[in-house]
Amino acid sequence: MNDEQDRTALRPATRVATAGRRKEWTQGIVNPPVWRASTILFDDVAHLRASTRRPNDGLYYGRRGTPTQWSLADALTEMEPGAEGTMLYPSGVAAIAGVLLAVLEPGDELLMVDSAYEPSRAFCDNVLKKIGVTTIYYDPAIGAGIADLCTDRTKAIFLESPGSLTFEVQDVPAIVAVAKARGIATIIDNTWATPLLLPAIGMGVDISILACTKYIVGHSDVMMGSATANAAWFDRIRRTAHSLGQCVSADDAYLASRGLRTLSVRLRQHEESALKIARWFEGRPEVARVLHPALPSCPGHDLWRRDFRGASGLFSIVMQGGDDKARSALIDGLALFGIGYSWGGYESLALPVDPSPVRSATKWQAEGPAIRFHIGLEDPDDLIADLEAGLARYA
Ligand SMILES: Cc1ncc(COP(=O)(O)O)c(CNNC(=O)CNC(=O)c2ccccc2[N+](=O)[O-])c1O
Repeated sequence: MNDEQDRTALRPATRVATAGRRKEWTQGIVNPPVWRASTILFDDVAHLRASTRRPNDGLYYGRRGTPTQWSLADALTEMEPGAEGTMLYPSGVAAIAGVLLAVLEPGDELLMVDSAYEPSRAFCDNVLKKIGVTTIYYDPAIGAGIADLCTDRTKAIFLESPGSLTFEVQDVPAIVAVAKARGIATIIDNTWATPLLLPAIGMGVDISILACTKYIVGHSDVMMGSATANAAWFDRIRRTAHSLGQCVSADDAYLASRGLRTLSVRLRQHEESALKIARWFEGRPEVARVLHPALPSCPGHDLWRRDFRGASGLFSIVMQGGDDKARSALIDGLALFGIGYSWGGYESLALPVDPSPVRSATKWQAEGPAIRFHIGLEDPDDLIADLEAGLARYA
């Protein structure tokens, strides 16, 4: 395989299958080996000193990685055309925290989307506040109107599109344009779409965060996060990650690389099955609303059609009346849906969610309780039969 070819013209599925497999790291085998290390031995003192002067170039110390981690980081960078580099973290929340600590300083203001993942909000309220960073939450539908919230202290705008529990799609290009005109950094949590469905850096976002725990790993057996940044921000992200001692094990990096290779085909199946089930829910009288970006009824659907290359397998429904007891009866009796946190693996999941306590800038009103579904790789007709029985229990 010719390492030298120009890879920028390759399509996303080809990049995902081939990226990060440099011969210097694989030595000719298909997958980079698992290089486990803490101590790295040098030939002599001169070699040690030369490596210490250039710790980002080659083997140095376990915390700085080995070809196993470098291969994964290289592949994740390639997934975001226009990106400079990627840092790896032990979880998605660690990646979010590491990026925010890299970008923000005391006295700064952060604009954080109100539909963000709850632990992202918790970091702002519990940690950033303590170091003198002010977080202002904004309506996910704000678009270019975010300009009215920007002040001379605004340092960064954090996006998550679609939102974690309620799936509003944001106008990423409009917010990026406002930010760039003011020298404000943009950060996106791109876990739901991955760069395959939303090429965030190519759209002008400065830093793209993934909870690799989800679709990148794809098998519910590794916790990992990543932050991919453009040339303006990567060095700062890398320096802060090193200062925080952030690293991942070679074994987890290997499993994440292994997951990455099938991401394209898995996402297509998640999209197809989830859309079939979301449309089925739309026809059910027990369901008031289906919050799936690919459905015209979902807030921001037109933006999804304009900016996204598809949809993944996570969406929510709002029940028509009923209560938590009825919701639990629906969920508890499901045979093919696990009940658990996380998502993005091959298995289907159902999670009772209550968005209202996790909002501050916008009011969440609903006709009844909400359930977030992750649609896995099972046959969608089996899943629908299971859900049909579940709806019959919703009394
Ligand atoms: C969009 C997004 N971004 C980052 C992360 C964190 O990834 P990590 O789990 O690897 O740290 C995630 C993790 N997702 N996990 C879940 O959605 C499951 N629920 C939770 O983790 C959870 C935990 C405590 C409180 C609230 C929630 N929640 O989902 O809202 C994410 O969905």
